[in-house]
Amino acid sequence: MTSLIDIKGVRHAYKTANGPLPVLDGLNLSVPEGGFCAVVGPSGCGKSTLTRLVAGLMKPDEGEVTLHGEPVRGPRSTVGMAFQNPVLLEWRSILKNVMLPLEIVPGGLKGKAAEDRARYLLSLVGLEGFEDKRPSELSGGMRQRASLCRALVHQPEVLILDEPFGALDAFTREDLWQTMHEVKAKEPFTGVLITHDLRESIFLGDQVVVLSGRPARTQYVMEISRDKAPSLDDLYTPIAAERLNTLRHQIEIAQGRVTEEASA
Ligand SMILES: Nc1ncnc2c1ncn2[C@@H]1O[C@H](COP(=O)(O)OP(=O)(O)OP(=O)(O)O)[C@@H](O)[C@H]1O
Repeated sequence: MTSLIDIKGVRHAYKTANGPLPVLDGLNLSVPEGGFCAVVGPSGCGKSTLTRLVAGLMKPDEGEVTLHGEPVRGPRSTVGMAFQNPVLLEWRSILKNVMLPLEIVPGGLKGKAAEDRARYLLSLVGLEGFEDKRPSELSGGMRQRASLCRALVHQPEVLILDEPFGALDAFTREDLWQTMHEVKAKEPFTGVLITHDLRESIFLGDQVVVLSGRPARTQYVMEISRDKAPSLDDLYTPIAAERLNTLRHQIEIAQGRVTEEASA
C-alpha cells in the first residue's frame, strides 16, 4: 500500500492575545491508502488541529501535509468530515441533509443519481425508512449515522472523524463501531479518527498514534494488523488487554504522570 496521507515535521502555534501558543511540535504521521489511523492523546494536545491541517482548513507554520504526495494548500472535495456534534439542518429531511454536500461539491451527482446515492448510504447504516424524518425525530446515534452518510456521500477518499461517537452511550457507540467496519468494507476510504476512547482506537484503527502532551509530537505508534473486521468479543481477549494497557501507559507518559525511564 502506498501512503496517501503524509505529515512530516509539522509545527504549528496559534496566535493568541498572550502570544503564540505552540500546539504541534514535530508531528509525523503516515496513513497508507485504505488505512484507518486512530489518534489519541491528552486533552487539548492538538488532535483537532491535526485534522484541520489534513482537511486543508489551515496551514502549518513548518513542515508539510501531503495527500498522494501533493501539498495540501486548501480545502479539498476529496476529504469528508464528521464531528461529535452531527450539526444536521433541522429544516431539511434526513435524506436532504445527506444530499447537501452534492449540492456544494462541484461536479457532484445531481437529481435522481444524488438521491439514489443518499438512499443507498442511509440503508447501509440502517436508516432505511427514516429518509423523510427531520433530525430532531432521530436518536443521537441515528443522527450520527446520518452525519456519517453525509460525510461519505460525495465519495471522499479521506474521511476525518473527530470524536464522532464521543457523545453517545456505550452500547450505541459499540453499534456504530461495527457499522463503521461494515461501511468501510463497501465504501473504501482512508480514515483518520480522533478519539479519547482507547477501546474504540484499537477496534477501528489499524494504526493507533499516541500524541504527546501539548505541543504535540508523535510519541508512539501501534500497528494492528487484521485480515477481517473484528467482533466486539475481540475487545475482551488477552491481546486486546495488552494493547489497551500499552496505550494507557503511553497516555500516562504523554500526560507527564510517569516518565519513560520510570516505566522501562
Ligand atoms: N483557533 C485557535 N486559536 C487559539 N488557540 C486555539 C485555537 N484552536 C485551538 N486552540 C488551542 O490549541 C490547543 C489544542 O487544541 P485542539 O482542539 O487541537 O486540541 P484537542 O487535542 O483536539 O483537544 P480535546 O482533546 O480537548 O478535544 C488547545 O489549548 C486549544 O485551546
